[in-house]
Amino acid sequence: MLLVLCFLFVCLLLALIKISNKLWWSPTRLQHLMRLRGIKGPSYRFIHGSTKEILTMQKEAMARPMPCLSHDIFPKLQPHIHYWTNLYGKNFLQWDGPQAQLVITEAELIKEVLNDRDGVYSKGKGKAFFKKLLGDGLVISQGEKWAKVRKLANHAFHAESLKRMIPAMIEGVESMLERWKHLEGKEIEVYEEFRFLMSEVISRTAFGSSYLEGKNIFEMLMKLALLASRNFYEQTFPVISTVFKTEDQIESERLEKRLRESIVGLIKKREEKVVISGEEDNFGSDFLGLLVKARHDVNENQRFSVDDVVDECKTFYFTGQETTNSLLAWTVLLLAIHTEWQEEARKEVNNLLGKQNPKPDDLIQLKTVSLIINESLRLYPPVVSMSRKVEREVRLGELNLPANMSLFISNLAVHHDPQIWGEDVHLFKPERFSPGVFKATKNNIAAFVPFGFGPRNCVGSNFAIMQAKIALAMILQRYTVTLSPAYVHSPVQKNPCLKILGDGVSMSRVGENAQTRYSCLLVGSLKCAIEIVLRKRDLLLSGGSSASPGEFTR
Ligand code: HEM
Repeated sequence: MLLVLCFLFVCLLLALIKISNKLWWSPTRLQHLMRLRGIKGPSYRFIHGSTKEILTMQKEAMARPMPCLSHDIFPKLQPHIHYWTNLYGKNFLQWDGPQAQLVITEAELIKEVLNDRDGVYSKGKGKAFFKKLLGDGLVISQGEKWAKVRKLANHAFHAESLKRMIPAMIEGVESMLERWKHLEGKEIEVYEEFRFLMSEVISRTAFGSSYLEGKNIFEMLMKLALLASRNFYEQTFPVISTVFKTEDQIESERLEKRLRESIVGLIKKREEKVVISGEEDNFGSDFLGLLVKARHDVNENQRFSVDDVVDECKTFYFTGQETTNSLLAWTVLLLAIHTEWQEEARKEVNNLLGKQNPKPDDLIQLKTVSLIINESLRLYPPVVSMSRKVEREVRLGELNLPANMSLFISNLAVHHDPQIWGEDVHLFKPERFSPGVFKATKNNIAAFVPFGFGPRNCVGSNFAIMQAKIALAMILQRYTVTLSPAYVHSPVQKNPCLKILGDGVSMSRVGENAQTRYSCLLVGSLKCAIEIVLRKRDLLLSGGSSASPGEFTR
């Protein structure tokens, strides 16, 4: 009996030592070491690290009204980074619970990290909720699995494949504009309109199915995204969280299961079609077709499992939609504010296209529209941060980093850095991207990284830009965009997609996927042009974030 008691006592003691080491000794030792190496930051707090301070600062920043229509959104969206970089320098150490996290806002170091090809900086494991959202898909996967999926994605988004997607993109915009005709004089939510548009376009281009078929999948993904966003800073303890599940955990597991069933249904349909038609190997030329084909690859190493296909479907639905509608929504808002640029863009579109829809070769000639899109991506990047994990001890610039440290890259900070862009950094000036004027990225390519950089850059960037150009051109041909007097400018980083990309999503963690939200009002028709008035709404940024329509008030 005594022996058993002694044994239990020793076990308890060992467990206590392990826990205090993880939650106290290790973080404080590391903090001391990093300070000796010149990396400062907020002091570690037991269990919570910096998360409480971050949440408090975010809450306060949200409650503070923004100067009227100001594009200075960095202090609003990442107030802790804004504050701590001023206090501790461009790179500093913060704590994600007991996990040390180096925040990097220096373009030179960002380039070095994102350009890694030796596996020193990995995507890390990703938070449990994000795993549910994206599985082990392209955004999160590593090593051979990533290489296999990336090869397929590169093929799917190759220039020639993209050209084939243009009719579906145009069709999507046409049906949106058709809907707008009936909304004349009524208020519409622009963000919702673009979300609907992207759902439809991705369904058609990547999955060949109609929006209605994919609607269920989108809705479930959005609900999961919201749960991920809500729980982003929650600390979980593996054993405890498998026994005691929160309501959000239970709900996210249920959603994950239903999502899988829906996507497996789509896969089965394709496979059955091939059996019925007898056309061996012809699973379709869209992204889903390529994935299902990869499920039957003769080379075992290249073969996809059902779960691989499910994860990639979720990844592309999610990463493609939230980000591109965020880009479209912010760009339309910027055009509504800066009407001189709206006129310039319209002139270019009308000169080039007249009343015709854009053709593949037209898109490259939309130079003013390109400048506007770039400036929109700089000021309101749909993904505001990215994350990595240090796999082994490494020297980054002048800094020596230990293994297992996580890295938080704020591209938002770089895009709003006056040392890079000049004192007019917060002004909307698309001309800064004109060839000859554009100096920022000549000094450092990582000064402008809305789509990331290096081997893990955005595989869908050309898709997004193409879709944005088509939608903007077709809107400008028909409508004048003006800002509603009721509009309230309040960008919010709410969407976990951004944490996912941004953090591992991008949706690496595009965290709360910062999405833009506002509504717009179609008021009256001016011959062929209808005035669109953007009405009051909170404008959500995605840096990975999104909000529910319930958050909008009139
Ligand atoms: C304006 C639109 C978009 C923006 C701003 C954006 C941004 C980003 C960023 C910053 C990354 C890098 C994340 C990191 O390094 O951790 C990324 C990766 C990724 N994006 Fe996008 N994205 C956009 C559109 C799209 C679209 C349309 C798709 C697909 C249909 C897509 C699919 C992906 C995927 C799969 C990755 C992960 C690539 C990898 O790790 O190999 N994105 N995106």
